[in-house]
Amino acid sequence: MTLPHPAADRTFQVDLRGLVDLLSHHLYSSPRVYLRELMQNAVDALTARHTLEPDAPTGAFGVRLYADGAVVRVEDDGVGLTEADVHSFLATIGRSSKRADRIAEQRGDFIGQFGIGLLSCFLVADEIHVLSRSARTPDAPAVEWRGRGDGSYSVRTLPASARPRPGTTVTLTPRADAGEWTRPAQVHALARHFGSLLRHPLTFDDGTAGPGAPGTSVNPEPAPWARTYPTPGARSRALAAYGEEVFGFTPLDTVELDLPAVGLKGIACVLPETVPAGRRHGHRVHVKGMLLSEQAEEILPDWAFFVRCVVDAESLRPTASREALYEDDTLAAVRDALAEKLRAWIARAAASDPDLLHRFLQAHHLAVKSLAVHDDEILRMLLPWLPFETTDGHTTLDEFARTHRTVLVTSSVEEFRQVAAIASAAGLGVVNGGYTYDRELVHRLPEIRPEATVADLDPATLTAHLDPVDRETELAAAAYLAQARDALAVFDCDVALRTFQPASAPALLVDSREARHERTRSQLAREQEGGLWGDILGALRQEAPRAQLILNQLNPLVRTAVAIDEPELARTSAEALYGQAAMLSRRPLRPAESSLINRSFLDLLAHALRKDS
Ligand SMILES: Nc1ncnc2c1ncn2[C@@H]1O[C@H](COP(=O)(O)OP(=O)(O)OP(=O)(O)O)[C@@H](O)[C@H]1O
Repeated sequence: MTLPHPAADRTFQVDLRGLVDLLSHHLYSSPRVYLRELMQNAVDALTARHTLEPDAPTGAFGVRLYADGAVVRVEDDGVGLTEADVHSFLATIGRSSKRADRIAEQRGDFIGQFGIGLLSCFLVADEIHVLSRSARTPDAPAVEWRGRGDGSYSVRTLPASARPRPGTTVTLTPRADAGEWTRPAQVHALARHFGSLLRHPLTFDDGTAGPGAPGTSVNPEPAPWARTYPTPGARSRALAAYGEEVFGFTPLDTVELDLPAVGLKGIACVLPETVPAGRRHGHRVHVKGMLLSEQAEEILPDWAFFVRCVVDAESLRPTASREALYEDDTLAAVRDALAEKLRAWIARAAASDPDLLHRFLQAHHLAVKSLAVHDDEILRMLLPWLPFETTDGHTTLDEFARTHRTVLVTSSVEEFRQVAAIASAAGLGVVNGGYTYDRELVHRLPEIRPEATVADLDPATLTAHLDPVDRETELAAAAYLAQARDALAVFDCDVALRTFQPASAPALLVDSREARHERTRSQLAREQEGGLWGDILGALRQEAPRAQLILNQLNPLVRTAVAIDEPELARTSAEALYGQAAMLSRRPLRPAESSLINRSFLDLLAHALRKDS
């Protein structure tokens, strides 16, 4: 009997071209990231070297970029690689020295960790050439590695003289189709873009100044928040100018951000103009100086869409694409802490800079209102200063509550339009609660101004301020009112006669939203007469609040109208008064109302012309 052969263990094969294709189409946003990855490896190598030689002065080790159109070279004075390191880290995809156990505790010191960044060089070149010398084993020879896009690589050692000092030089010979990303001017621009805040010396050389030339500094100055300034004013002007340079707008104010616990520094620029709701701007996030993302949204909560930030953090963790941040506890803590800073800025403006607060609210009151609804602290600080539409015009709640002991609030814009003139003539203070958040916010005023009373404005409150007419006038108008009721019965509208100010207003249509809603139901009930649904809706109809057309006895036109003895003309005038009052409310008219307005206008015109002829 023959035993089956045991299954042989095999090793996965990697199709490097397929992998690079995957990275370029799905991980990286543009081939330009190759330079960021190389700079980042160089920076990580410098970090490791400083750990190895803690006494070396800052700035002792640097990074030099070179691009002359034929090659792109990134040279660093970092920790370097031994031959074993080269096999282990450069030639093994997915393996990173920055994740090895012995330095696990230092993981946070490095930007890279996945062991794939180097592959991004294949986006612009077919071969990566690395020449390195380890600072850990100074006697080791220099080592040369050539990695090719087809997945093959070669390693050889060279005499120490090939690279007299520790460090690593990566050289790429760009493919013809990658010229856009590798020409000298572009490399210089990308170096500034990604590396302007790096803390190690970084230079660029395009080869024109000849061999050995020192190159131009890419980051000659520390980050603007890390510099010293003669006065606080000079500091804030410099930070604002930096914000303007980065974002292209003059910030309304610049908020300095500093969270020592996570090694984060930066600025938040307050946008000078309203941001359309729903539009979210990203923030610029640097990690250890290296620009990671220009569109990071995760570092601030949604409500903070009135600022754009530039931050540089020590301990945020980039994802493999580097263009986003890991949603971890540190990020959550950073988000909370930054939100706190913005709250503190708002509080300071509210307490001590009324002009700034005013300009801020002018641009962002909608954002602040949406924020105040869910945030008690913002509510407490800012509610008194927020602008509302009121019967005294556009004013702050604080101001309004000072002149009106009871603040009345409508539940719709139309209601406000209907009653504003009459309510203010009657001395009532009404706020338009029809806009998003407004009614809810006004109702919370007593939480911070306990002496203020807030109530919903219902039609009854207003009608209570309309004075009844005397019996005699009522009687004299009875016939007219009956005709008017009859004419307007189709709209479920009652008609009454009162006196109220202003005398110029002939009529008021009290027609709350609920009343209209009820009427739609009762109309439905009429249409569905007989069925169960009809019965239910019919029962509801019993309690349906009716609209009320209140004629103003003080108005000269109304006085003439109630004395009309021609029945047709009386009906038409009632319809015209209803139509005018409905139009004044600026609510959308129903088709029946539009045709009523049309008809009554033509009837009145015909009547006037007849009279004249
Ligand atoms: N300039 C350099 N100096 C020293 N070692 C380097 C350098 N560049 C690359 N290496 C070594 O090669 C390894 C792989 O680099 P690679 O950029 O692919 O990944 P990584 O930086 O570890 O992680 P990530 O994929 O997150 O960038 C690194 O972990 C490091 O050990």
